[in-house]
Amino acid sequence: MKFVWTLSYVCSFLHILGGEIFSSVYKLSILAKEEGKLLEAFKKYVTIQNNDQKSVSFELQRLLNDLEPPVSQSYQDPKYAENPINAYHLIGRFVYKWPVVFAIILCEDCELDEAALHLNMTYQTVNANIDYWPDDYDVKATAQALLRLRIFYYFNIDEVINGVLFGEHCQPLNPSQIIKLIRIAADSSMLHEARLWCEALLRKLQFSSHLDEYINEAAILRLLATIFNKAGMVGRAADILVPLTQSGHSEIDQEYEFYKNIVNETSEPPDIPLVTDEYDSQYKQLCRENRKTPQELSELYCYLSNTSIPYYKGKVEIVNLQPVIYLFHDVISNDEAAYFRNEATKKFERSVVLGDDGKGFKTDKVRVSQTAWLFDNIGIVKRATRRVGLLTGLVTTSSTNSSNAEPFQIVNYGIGGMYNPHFDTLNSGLDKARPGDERLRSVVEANGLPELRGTGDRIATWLYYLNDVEVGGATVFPNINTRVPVIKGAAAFWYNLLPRGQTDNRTLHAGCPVVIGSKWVGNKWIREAGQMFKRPCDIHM
Ligand SMILES: O=C(O)CCC(=O)C(=O)O
Ligand SMILES: [Fe+2]
Repeated sequence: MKFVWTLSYVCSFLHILGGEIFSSVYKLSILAKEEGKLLEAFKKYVTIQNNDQKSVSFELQRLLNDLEPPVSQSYQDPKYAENPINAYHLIGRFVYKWPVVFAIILCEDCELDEAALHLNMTYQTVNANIDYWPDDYDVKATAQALLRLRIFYYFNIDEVINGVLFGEHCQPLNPSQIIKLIRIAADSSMLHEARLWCEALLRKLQFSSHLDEYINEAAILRLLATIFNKAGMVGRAADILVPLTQSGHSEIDQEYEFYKNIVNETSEPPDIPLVTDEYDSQYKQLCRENRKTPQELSELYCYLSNTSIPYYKGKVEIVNLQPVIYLFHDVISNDEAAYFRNEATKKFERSVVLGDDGKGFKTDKVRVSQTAWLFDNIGIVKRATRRVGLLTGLVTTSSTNSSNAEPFQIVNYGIGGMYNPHFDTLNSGLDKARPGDERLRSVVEANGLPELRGTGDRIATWLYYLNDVEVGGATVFPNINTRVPVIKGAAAFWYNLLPRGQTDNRTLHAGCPVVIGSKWVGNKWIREAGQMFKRPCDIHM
């Protein structure tokens, strides 16, 4: 037991240091790969025990039977962790299954034979390779991400339970995982979602032989009743229990009487409200589909743009007219994108947003991803920066004294990872109590980028798409009904500031939740300083 205690202690300590798995699909893929090593070592242990005619406990054998099929699948499929349902399984195994295996085999008072020592060594290696062992926090965050994905994309819960998400196969969810999801939904004020999952589980149980002491129809109906009770629908909670009281479930009588006694029909809401106000509906709709009319679409166009190098042209697609949102195609090669992604993984940190008081930064559920800054001191990065300058006509040079653009900010999104609607400008007026200068200073100081001092606000954004995403993850502009799809090798570009220097409110934008895939982007924020010839100030505009 000491082992398990130590493990969870280490996990919670790392948490304070900011460790977490769910906020990067890349990190999850590492976890999936490393899990294969654990399985091999575990199998080897069991084989040696059997060969030596030592007994293997029933519990260990059961754990091996449970772990072998999914881990073999996960290990062989490099895209396994890119599906959020698989990710929920994967994290669950690391939190609930592997610690039990280790606790049994590596228990403190046990004598460790060679096979156990080998397993221990593998555990140490894996632990070092994954940086951080997932914990309950990751399970909860992953469950919340799944719930959020349903709120955004309305996937079919029955299909997901049976292992199909948007037509893609994944591991089916078992009743205890669904119950966990329901409890987390109910505790996270997502009562409508809790109810839907509960009802889906009831449907599932009708066709399943899975009945145990804890997960059966009566238990789920009781859970459903608590959800209605929580939503203030006590009468409905009592009604749900009626069939149980009539079929001899006397243990439910007390609960039933409790609900019955507090029923107040007049003040009961008619139904559980949807989780609507948390996300702007235009944002959600755009995440699902392009919403421009055929007429609006017919006004959009493409062209080859000139640059200061005569033979170098940009392939430009205009995805919105006013303000212009550009999509440049084929502006980063596969090798360059791979280099960016790989370099970034060496310096990942959980993405942050500006703090409420305008000072400093904080992590927040509105931005679920990992971030790294790449500087122009690397040739390949410098060339990409120069290309941004060529294609946009803006000055993107950087030096140790003063830079016209920020270094690349590389982002890998997590499970259901997204970035809620925001402005990229620092003086965005979102925080009226504090002058924007405070924000500018925060960015400079928190990122250790003194060369950006005095270079003004983020006049424009260049957003590289560093790989394709299977489902979800579009960049959307809710105020101008615009959706930019993720296309590997392309980059979105727009001006954040009006010529008079204020934030253009039309540029409010968001990274939609990623459903399936690992989304990587590279931001290049271009500063006001030095752009007077390409984008002169105009106090009237
Ligand atoms: O990921 C996206 O599509 C948008 C990212 C973004 O807006 C940002 O990082 O500021
Ligand atoms: Fe942004």
